[in-house]
Amino acid sequence: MRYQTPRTDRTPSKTLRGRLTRRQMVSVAAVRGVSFTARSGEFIGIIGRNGSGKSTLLRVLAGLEAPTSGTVLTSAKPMLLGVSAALIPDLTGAQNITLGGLAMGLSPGQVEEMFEPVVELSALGDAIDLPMRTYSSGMAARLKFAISLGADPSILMIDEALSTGDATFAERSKRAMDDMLARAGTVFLVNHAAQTIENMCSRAIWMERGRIVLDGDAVEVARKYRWFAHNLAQGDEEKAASLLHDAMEEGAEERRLTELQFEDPATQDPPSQGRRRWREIPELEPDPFMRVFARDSEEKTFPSDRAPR
Ligand SMILES: Nc1ncnc2c1ncn2[C@@H]1O[C@H](COP(=O)(O)OP(=O)(O)OP(=O)(O)O)[C@@H](O)[C@H]1O
Repeated sequence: MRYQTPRTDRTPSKTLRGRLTRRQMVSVAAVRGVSFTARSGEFIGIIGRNGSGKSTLLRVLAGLEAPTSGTVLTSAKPMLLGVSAALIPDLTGAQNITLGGLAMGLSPGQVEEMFEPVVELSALGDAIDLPMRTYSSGMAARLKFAISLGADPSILMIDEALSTGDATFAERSKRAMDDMLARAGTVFLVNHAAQTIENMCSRAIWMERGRIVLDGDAVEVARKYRWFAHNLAQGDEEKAASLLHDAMEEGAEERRLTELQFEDPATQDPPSQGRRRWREIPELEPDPFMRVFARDSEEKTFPSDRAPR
């Protein structure tokens, strides 16, 4: 994903006019070379430093921005938690639930059905009948989160919203998302706190400068990212750079191994000895296992069959 953005030149110029007119368009590669498959039931955390491309990736996945190149294929319309655009500060929380539901494309009947569960999940109590402009950022985030889940999306994307909720809300939201995952949904969560990713997600993607560094088990990836971020925060840039380098190499190797499983034979390099061995497997008949099971069940005699009657 590339953005074209104006940039001013700060090199000294004699006149103000000269400084103002010395603007040029630059291209920012926000996300590049990113490729992965998300499966149903996965809770995927996206971590990385500021500006590493996390939010851009979510926006592209959600279809809010068209990628400059590449394709996003989804089995359902992803819902990016951020119905805020549709919510109105002067309306009460309750009125905004209706508005948000309709903005997400639900019918009036569906909005009515989701109303009580959303009020309950938001846990706003009496504040649900107060104008939203009186809410703290955490309260507003809770309402937005509850409205998004109320629409029962099969792909939900959350950009930081959970970090503003308190501990009780974190617990409730975790339960609500677990329910969603149990119904074969997929959740993406962008969060700076590697610990949150570690606690909540099953898989984590670590991004740096628009690229994927590591993609794998949430605990493993989040811990590696934390160690990298810790060294960076301590000012040990050399160590952080070498950790990043190691992680990138590990990630590249993982991707190479995954590609070996899926790659198109027509576009492959000549096979090495090891890989050729896999190619030499003859074409199997359809459903060979079914035949084995069928034979088994024909021949099988159970002890009770042999027992005298
Ligand atoms: N609309 C835009 N126009 C130009 N550049 C942009 C735009 N949006 C994002 N960028 C750039 O793309 C890069 C990735 O930004 P993005 O917001 O995706 O990062 P992020 O990882 O979500 O950051 P943060 O953790 O700070 O939220 C940054 O260099 C940013 O400056």
